[in-house]
Amino acid sequence: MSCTNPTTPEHKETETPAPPLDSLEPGLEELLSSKLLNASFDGNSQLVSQLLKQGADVFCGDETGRTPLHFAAASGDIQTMKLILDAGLPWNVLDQGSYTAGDYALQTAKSTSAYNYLVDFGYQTELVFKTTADNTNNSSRIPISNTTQPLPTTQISKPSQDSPSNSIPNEDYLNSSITYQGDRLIDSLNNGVMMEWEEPIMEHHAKAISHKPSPKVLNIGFGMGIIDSKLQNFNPSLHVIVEAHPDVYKYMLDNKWHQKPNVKILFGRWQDCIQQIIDLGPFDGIFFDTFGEFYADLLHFHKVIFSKSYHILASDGVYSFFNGLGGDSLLFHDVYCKVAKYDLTHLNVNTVYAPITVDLDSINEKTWENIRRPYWMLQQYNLPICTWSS
Ligand SMILES: C[S@@+](CC[C@H](N)C(=O)[O-])C[C@H]1O[C@@H](n2cnc3c(N)ncnc32)[C@H](O)[C@@H]1O
Repeated sequence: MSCTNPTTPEHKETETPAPPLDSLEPGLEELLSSKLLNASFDGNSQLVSQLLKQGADVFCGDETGRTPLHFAAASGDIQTMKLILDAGLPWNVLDQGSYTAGDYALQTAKSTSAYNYLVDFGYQTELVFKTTADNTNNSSRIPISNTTQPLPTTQISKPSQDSPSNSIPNEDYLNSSITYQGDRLIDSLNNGVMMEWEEPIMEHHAKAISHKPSPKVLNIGFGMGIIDSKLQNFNPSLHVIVEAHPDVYKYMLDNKWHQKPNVKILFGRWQDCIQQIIDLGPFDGIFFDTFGEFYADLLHFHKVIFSKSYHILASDGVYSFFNGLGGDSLLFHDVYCKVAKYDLTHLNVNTVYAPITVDLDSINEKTWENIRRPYWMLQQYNLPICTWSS
């Protein structure tokens, strides 16, 4: 079988179709690369193994940035994928259309097992990576909030928009101006801080944490106040809102949130309000949805609220967080859902992801008009429901 173009995943469009591989420049290295890409697309693990031994560069790619892993995933052959991954090509490599190998496994090979293999490989790799980072005292730089997605460890074809240098450090965001514009709250760089399409998701989150009558609830991050309005419908006996941005705080006061029943606003970063949170707790329900923070911050928050000595979440309490982890790539999202669950398990927390179907019409092109980049493109939202393990 000759290596023409594997079908591009259908849900995105590539601007230029990939040129055929035989247009590569002649020369030994190019020849080996071309053979490797072809053998990968054929799912010919024997030949792939041979070529790698002969010195074929596993980091090679075609003109559209498709690597041997993309081609192997398009073949659906797990053994071929394994050889390529073991040779050092990262699981999260993107082509120029920002497709992962997972996209090719699902859309071209239509192979769930090949896709799941990638998810498991990515998960194992991230755990090792995290352990190494923890041991060397580096905090994890996986972004968690709306503008961002997981950080690819290697980028072959184009620079990632998600590299830490392009992500928003929380402090910079908190010092910049934001604007309420109808159905959206945007920052000074036109990132969507919060958008109305999330309303149904927020409704589910509010319901999940308001699991008993007149609950005591804590919400971190007010944004457009969507979840807080939903929480008010459950007649909370105490409704604490932590918000750090001065413009959002002003908006809250302008809209008389401080006068709503049983609402208490803590103005400041949640990191600086921990003692007040402890004093007001324990809470029956807690929700977390900030902006410009990283997975390390989310994990920090989890360590605080699930600390037995702080007793912030009641023993029968329910915690949830906005699960935007890798929200524009199914593979990244699935891997980071597993990583988050793993970390929560180690804090003695049981996590279930409730699947919520996102109305794709609500996240069409128009939704993202004038927004720097879409931060959610998936049909299934995995709503975390976290409770203490017995
Ligand atoms: C995505 S919005 C929250 C949207 C909200 N869930 C809603 O339903 O409208 C994130 C909010 O978190 C706030 N925020 C960001 N960093 C914070 C921090 N460290 N502590 C408290 N609030 C923070 C932002 O200013 C913003 O208002």
